[in-house]
Amino acid sequence: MENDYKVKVENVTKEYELFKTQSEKLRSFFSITKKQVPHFWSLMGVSLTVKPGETLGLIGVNGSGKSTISNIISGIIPQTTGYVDVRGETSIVAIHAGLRSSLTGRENIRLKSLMQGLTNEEIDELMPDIIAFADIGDFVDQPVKSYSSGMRSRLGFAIAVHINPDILIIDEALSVGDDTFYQKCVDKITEFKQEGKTIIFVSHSLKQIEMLCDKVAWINYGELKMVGDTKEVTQKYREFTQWFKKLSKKEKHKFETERKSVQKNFSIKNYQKQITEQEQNAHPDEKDVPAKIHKRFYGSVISEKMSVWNQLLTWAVLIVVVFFCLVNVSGHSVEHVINNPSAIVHPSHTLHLPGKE
Ligand SMILES: Nc1ncnc2c1ncn2[C@@H]1O[C@H](COP(=O)(O)OP(=O)(O)OP(=O)(O)O)[C@@H](O)[C@H]1O
Repeated sequence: MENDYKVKVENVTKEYELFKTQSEKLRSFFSITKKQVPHFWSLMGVSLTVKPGETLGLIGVNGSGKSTISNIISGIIPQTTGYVDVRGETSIVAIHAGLRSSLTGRENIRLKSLMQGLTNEEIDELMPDIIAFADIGDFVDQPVKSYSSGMRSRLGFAIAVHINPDILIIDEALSVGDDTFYQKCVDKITEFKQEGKTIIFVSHSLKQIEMLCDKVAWINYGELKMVGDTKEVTQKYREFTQWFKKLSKKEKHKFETERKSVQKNFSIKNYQKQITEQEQNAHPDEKDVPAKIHKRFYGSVISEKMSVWNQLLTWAVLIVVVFFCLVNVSGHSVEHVINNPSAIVHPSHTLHLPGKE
């Protein structure tokens, strides 16, 4: 059934603006003119479906967009355009995500569990199991910033599996643990699979992917290259990496430069046109599947491209605030300043400076 899914990602794109400094970012925020900021498309229209109880593997070379898509599905970052439907609670285990460095392991357990909707009583009950699974000894009461990457991964994994999510997303988190912990994680993932949970598993280890995944998606430089049977996709991916390894340094450089240029020059307008054409040419049976591009603007706009209207509104609010500040300093009434604008620079009171009497 087309509607029987846990995760649906349709035509998803993600654009990053590559600001060099914080001030450049701030200037762009207030700029009304559309000054060209260097940008990069991490995802150029990816569509995926994960069915209930399925384990989907995500593979691809470094920087191809696997973490970007995992973070979008788990709600850590928003997509730039596209449709994402996630049916259930997600929990992500990633090496560099999800734990607060300044908090201790124990505090992180409480915080993440509360964020996932557990009550304090439920957390108290789960705490010993999570600590036992993480097996990080006295470090559980130390700030996470003092942890090794393996310890972070242990704690992250222990929290994620114990809060019982509907959808578990594991982004490369098994690669930094030792063998004992790795086996413990594999056992837990297998248990999750048997319980019919949905899993998204990101890894560079094709052995792990082949062992755990029912289906694999190969993300290639921001695009979905192939999705389907685990053996088939991993085989094609192996052939690609072997082919790539055989290239000379010059050929590799040329290949990567061309790929980067595609990701830099991707145009959402052209993509939309392409999708519309595909929709129009689709077989009548497939036409009920919407392939729209939904443009969204988000609360945290500082890192996202603002619409001109948003920017005009920001400027309007700023002007009103400055006006009221000046009126306040001038000591006149608002009505008086509106009727006599020049009064704003002529305070109603005299300043008495020391020594000037
Ligand atoms: N916050 C960001 N700002 C700018 N570019 C970013 C940001 N996050 C990711 N990128 C870029 O997006 C691209 C995809 O990154 P992503 O981490 O999703 O790749 P990946 O496939 O998970 O890579 P890896 O296998 O190395 O973990 C990369 O080129 C990366 O540099």
